Amino acid sequence: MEDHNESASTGRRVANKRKRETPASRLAAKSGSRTASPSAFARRTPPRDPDPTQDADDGERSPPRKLKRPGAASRLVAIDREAIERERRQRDEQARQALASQRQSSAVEQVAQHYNAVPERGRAWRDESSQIRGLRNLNNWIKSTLIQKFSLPEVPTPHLHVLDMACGKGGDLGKWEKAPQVPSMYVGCDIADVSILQARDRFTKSGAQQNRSRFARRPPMQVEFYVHDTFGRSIAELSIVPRIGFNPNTGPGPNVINGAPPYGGFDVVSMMFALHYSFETEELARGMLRNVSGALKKGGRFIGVMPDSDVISSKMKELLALENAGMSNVGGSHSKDNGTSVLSPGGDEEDREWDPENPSEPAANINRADDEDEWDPEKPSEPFQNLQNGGDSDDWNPEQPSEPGLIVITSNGQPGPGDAATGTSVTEPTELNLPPLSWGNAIYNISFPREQILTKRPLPRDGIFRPPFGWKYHYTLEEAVNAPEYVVPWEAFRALAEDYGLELMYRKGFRDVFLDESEDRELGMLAERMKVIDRDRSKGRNGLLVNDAEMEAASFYHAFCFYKT
Ligand SMILES: C[S@@+](CC[C@H](N)C(=O)[O-])C[C@H]1O[C@@H](n2cnc3c(N)ncnc32)[C@H](O)[C@@H]1O
Repeated sequence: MEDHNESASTGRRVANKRKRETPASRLAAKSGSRTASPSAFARRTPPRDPDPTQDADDGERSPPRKLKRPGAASRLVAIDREAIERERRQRDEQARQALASQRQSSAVEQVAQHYNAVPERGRAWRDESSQIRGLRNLNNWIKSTLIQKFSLPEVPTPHLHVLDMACGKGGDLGKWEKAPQVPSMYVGCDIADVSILQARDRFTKSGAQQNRSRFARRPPMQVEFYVHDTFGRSIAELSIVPRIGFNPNTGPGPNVINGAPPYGGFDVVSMMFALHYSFETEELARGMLRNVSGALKKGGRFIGVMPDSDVISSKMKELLALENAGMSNVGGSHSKDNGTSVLSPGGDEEDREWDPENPSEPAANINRADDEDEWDPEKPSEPFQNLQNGGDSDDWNPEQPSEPGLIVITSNGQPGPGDAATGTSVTEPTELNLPPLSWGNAIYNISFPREQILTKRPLPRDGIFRPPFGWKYHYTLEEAVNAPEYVVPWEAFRALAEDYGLELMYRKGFRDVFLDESEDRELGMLAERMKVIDRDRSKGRNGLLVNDAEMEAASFYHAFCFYKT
């Protein structure tokens, strides 16, 4: 931005110079008059570029140059200089863009590498040896529930087309084979190439395919897999997509149709446990939505599960408030032995016995009222500028450590009110020195760096993530995930999705999905088959086979369904 302004003013300087150079001004320059234009003219002359071979000190020691009356030669020098400056700015801009895309692609690669490295251990291991099998079963049942509830089109179609935009190792293939209408075409994409190979392998060997006799009366499901970055690149690049139908012009903008593909299109787009990777930047989030919306038929459904920003906001507010009240979580710890421990400021462990009979337990009543997100999806900001400048009013100003609630330390490292009396600036924000803000239990952990490295923003005390992109945290889940993720501020996401013709039909936290949907006869029986609930409901807590630590980890997520208008 600064460069740009500088550029504009440099241009103006040269133009003014030409216009004002009159005989009178030349005369005045000769006479050395202070009021006439020449001295003003001299002031307008751009400062000389420092000699790169001299350091600043040398420059200061040199005697000041005598200003000469500018002639044609110096005008040419000024023009040359402007051209050089323009080139320099172009080079800087190219370097900035290269750095930005490098950073973006390295983050994408990091995610791909992580998932590539997660071993495919097979069903037997998952059923018998996994430490989080209750959670795995619950997650799988919730994904099946979305497929069962939302994949059947309102207008019957002989050929159901499904696009999975982050299919991983193909864990949902079996769920689609049991959908109310088996897709005639399932297209699975993922950025992780090893995962795609494993998915292909899984499908080839799958019981679903081998035992097709079980589904003998059902038409076979055709499956295609692609290694593809479905946030950073258009899915129109995949050979199958234009054949099924795609609208590349969906989304906001003056000349843009907010519509479905001109022909065909997908009936369902699925994105399970993956959308949060797209909220690294606005560009990626919009790229993801362009793909979702461009692929969907009118009336098509966009289903998925992802971390719930309301859970993150309320936990962050709670922890920062406690910290502010003097209960620093420096030295906090959480036990790996106790399945229900929560890392809290001061290292206190809260026991969270979740009672399926009592959904009004505090953590179940997630505050969903943080709708004050002022980010406007109508005004797409320039990629990266938005992030790097941190929006406008949200910018953390290192010159103002007196922001309400910010802890300060004195120069001797002791907590104190600052040194206004002496007028010396000895205060520093200690927030940056604190360990990451984290919570979790024996099986999962969420950890927010104090200062968001990329965006230079402090963690929001009001729990509102604004602007909504680039809020990075580290997520670990025993046996499964250990990777950076990004907050998806719900209201901003919903507003952005609307811009792409996607209207919300369903949104529920995982606890509530379980409580509400397991009441349904079919889905309740499915929960039994998928070992979420024991057939014998008198066992344990109403037969629930998900322990407290697992239920707490699951509550970090919510499920959604949008339909394409
Ligand atoms: C937690 S896994 C979920 C996999 C699968 N949907 C499931 O539910 O088992 C997240 C997946 O998102 C994929 N992913 C992340 N960023 C992606 C991108 N830009 N394009 C495509 N896939 C991506 C990862 O490679 C990974 O397989």
